[in-house]
Amino acid sequence: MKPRDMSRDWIATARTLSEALPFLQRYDGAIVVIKLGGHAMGSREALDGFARDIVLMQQVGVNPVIVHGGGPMINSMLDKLEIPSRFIDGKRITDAATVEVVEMVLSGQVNKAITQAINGQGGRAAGLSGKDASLMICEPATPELGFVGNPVEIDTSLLHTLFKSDTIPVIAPIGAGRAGETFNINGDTAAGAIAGALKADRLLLLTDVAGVKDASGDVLTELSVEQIGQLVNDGVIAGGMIPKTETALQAIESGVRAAVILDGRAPNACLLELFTEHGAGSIIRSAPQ
Ligand SMILES: Nc1ncnc2c1ncn2[C@@H]1O[C@H](COP(=O)(O)OP(=O)(O)O)[C@@H](O)[C@H]1O
Ligand SMILES: CC(=O)N[C@@H](CCC(=O)OP(=O)(O)O)C(=O)O
Repeated sequence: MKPRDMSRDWIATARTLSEALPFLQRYDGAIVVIKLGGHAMGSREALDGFARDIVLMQQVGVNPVIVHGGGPMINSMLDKLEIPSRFIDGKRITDAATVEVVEMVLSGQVNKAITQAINGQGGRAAGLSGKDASLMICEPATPELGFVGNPVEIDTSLLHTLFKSDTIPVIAPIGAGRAGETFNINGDTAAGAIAGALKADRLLLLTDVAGVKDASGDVLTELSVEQIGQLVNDGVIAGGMIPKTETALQAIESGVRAAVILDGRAPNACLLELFTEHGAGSIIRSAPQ
C-alpha cells in the first residue's frame, strides 16, 4: 500500500505529469540524439540522473540515441602515460599513439560506464563505436589533426534494429577508415552526423554551460545561423563551443528539426527541454515550426 505522505505537494506532481501530455504525444516515436560531453558527465550521481532521464524518455515512446565524448577522461589517461596533447579549434591533434589511447578510453571506459548506468536504471542499452556494423566510416579531417576523422558514410541500419528491440544505442565517437585506420571523431561532430543521417527530431548537445553566451556572458536562448557565424568571427564563440555550433548548423542542414545546446549538469536537463513549456539552453531551429 502507498504511504499517505502529505509532506509533499503530490497534487503539483500530478499536475506536472498532466501538463506533459502534449509533449509526450509530440515526441511519441521521435528520434532524439543526445550528445553527452565529458564535462557534463561529472559525478556518478549526475550520470545516474542522466541515465534515469534517458530510460524515462524511452519508456514514454522516444527513441533516444546517446553519443558521448570523454575529453577530460582522455586527458587524464594521456597525462598518466606522459603523452602531451594539443587542440586546434576544439579538436585534439591525434597521432598514432594518441588514437590508441582515445579508443581505449572512449570505447572501453566511458562507453561502458554510460551503458551500465542506463542498464542500472532498468533500461536496455548497447554500447557501440563507429566501427560496429560500419556505423561511421571516416576520412581524415585535415592533415594537421592527424587521425582525426570526419564521418563520410553513416550506416544507420543497426540503430533502427536496436530501436525495434527497445534497445538504447550508446555510441563512442570512434570511426573506421577505409584502409583499416582508427579515427578520433570529435563527439559533437559524431553526434551531428548521426542525427543528420537519422533525420532526428532533436539533437541535444549537453555540456557544462547553460547555453551559448553572448559577449556580455548572457545565454542566447534562440540562435540564428547568421548570429552563429558572427559570434565565431568575433571570437565570442571559442574553443569547444566551435565544434558544437558547427555541428548544430550541419545537423540542421541535413534535416534535423532543431539542435539545442544545454547544461547537462542541471538536474533533469533533457526532460526539461523535451517535456516542459520552459525548455532549456540555446536552440537553433531549421525553420519556423
Ligand atoms: N560563447 C560561448 N558560450 C558558452 N561557452 C563557450 C563559448 N565560447 C567558448 N565556450 C566554452 O566552451 C565550453 C564547452 O565546450 P567543451 O569544453 O568542449 O564541452 P564538452 O566537453 O561538454 O563537449 C564551455 O565550457 C566554455 O568554456
Ligand atoms: C577530435 C577530438 O577532439 N576528439 C575528442 C573526442 C572526445 C570528445 O569529443 O569529448 P568531449 O565531448 O568531452 O569534448 C577528443 O579527443 O577529446
